[in-house]
Amino acid sequence: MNIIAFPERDRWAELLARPVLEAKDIEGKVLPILHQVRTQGDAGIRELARRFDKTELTELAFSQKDIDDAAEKLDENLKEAIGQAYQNIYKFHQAQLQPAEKIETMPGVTCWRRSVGIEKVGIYIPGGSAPLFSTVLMLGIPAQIAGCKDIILCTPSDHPAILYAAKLVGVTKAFRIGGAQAIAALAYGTESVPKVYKIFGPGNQYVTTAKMLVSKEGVAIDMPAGPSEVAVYADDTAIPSFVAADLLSQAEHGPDSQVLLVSTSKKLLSSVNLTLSSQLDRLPRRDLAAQAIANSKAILLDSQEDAIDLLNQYAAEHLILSIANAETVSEKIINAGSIFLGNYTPESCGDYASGTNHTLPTNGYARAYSGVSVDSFVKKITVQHITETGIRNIGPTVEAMAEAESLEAHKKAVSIRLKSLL
Ligand SMILES: NC(=O)c1ccc[n+]([C@@H]2O[C@H](COP(=O)([O-])OP(=O)(O)OC[C@H]3O[C@@H](n4cnc5c(N)ncnc54)[C@H](O)[C@@H]3O)[C@@H](O)[C@H]2O)c1
Ligand SMILES: N[C@H](CO)Cc1c[nH]c[nH+]1
Ligand SMILES: [Zn+2]
Repeated sequence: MNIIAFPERDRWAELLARPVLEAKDIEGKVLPILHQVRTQGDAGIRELARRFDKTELTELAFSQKDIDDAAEKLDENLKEAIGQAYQNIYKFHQAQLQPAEKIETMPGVTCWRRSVGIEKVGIYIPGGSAPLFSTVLMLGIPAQIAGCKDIILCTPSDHPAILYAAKLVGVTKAFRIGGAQAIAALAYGTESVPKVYKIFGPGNQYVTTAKMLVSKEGVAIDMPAGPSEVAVYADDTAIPSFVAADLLSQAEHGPDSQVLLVSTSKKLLSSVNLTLSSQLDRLPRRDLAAQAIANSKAILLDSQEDAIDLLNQYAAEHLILSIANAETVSEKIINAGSIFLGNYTPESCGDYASGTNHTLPTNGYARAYSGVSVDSFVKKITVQHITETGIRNIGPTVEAMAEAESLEAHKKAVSIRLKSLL
């Protein structure tokens, strides 16, 4: 990795820019795909699958038999691992459910919020360069806990682990559709694919751009979750071979992934660089990881304060703190999707099985967005009940405010009740 030593603060923004593979007119490429699905439905999807996935789709939907037979195609060890991941993710997400608490704001005036699962949700499972069946758990489990009625899955992959996980999380219908055309199908609906109210899931630039575009047309989306990224902040207590392994774990997602290494120790950066090249050479996805590494940077800084400022400016999807006092330092991080503390907490554990969600905001969106959680799959409906005592208590306040806003009918809706109680 290219080591950049002590960059001036005014260079940070340029240094931290994410790589963009096909920035040139990505919207111009995605818009016709959305239009084709909207106007041609299933036939449009079939033509796009031929063009972009080199696949002839007779049936768009996986059959119940495809789903039921998936278990037989997986070895026991993998099914056990998926079962363990399911339990951990379920446990962590179930704890996010908050019971509705009734709050009496003044005597006789009670307000509360009720969580209701979004009825129809779409989950996109990436499958272009790797069948990410772990994403089925990350999206399906919170949807299941939230009580979503229809969970519609789209993926370009027919890997049995995707279908096996789909059954575990209670997916209602699964379709072999990938890319922007899958997002369009979920947003507009087709003869086969039901239209949903909210679309979830990570994906490549076509998928992420499609989500952003359909979100302007009345369908909600979780967040922009694009190419995976990790930042590692390491000091001399870190183990260079572990740090290199963590950087490569996200680099292997694809050439548009970015990994960033930050340290105040030149010795650490050089040691990581040494072990990185030898680990890289042994990876099956060497070419993909090598391209991501070429886009990535190792930054040498003067102080911990600079490191924290730079990491907060970068707002990494994943941030690994391989430093002394990692938990204390983590409290100063205000922008990150998910934080991993210490030498024995690789990001891979969060990607698969520790319990946290791996669908996280990339590209700096961690400044304003959180990762997926049960909350993402529910709406909160507020409810209130005012008694006769309550209206006597709150009525004059509302009358005064309505009158000051010149909204006589608002005032009257209260006055009429107050008079009835005289
Ligand atoms: N942020 C997160 O939480 C998170 C989680 C998991 C994965 N990811 C990211 O998801 C991404 C997965 O990408 P992927 O490509 O492997 O799978 P993908 O399923 O997102 O995309 C594959 C689809 O892209 C479409 N496509 C390919 N080339 C095209 C072209 N030239 N024009 C239009 N459409 C085209 C095809 O229809 C194909 O089915 C990776 O970048 C990975 O880093 C992110
Ligand atoms: N690192 C990805 C999230 O950015 C998630 C993932 C799935 N499989 C492996 N990794
Ligand atoms: Zn990953």
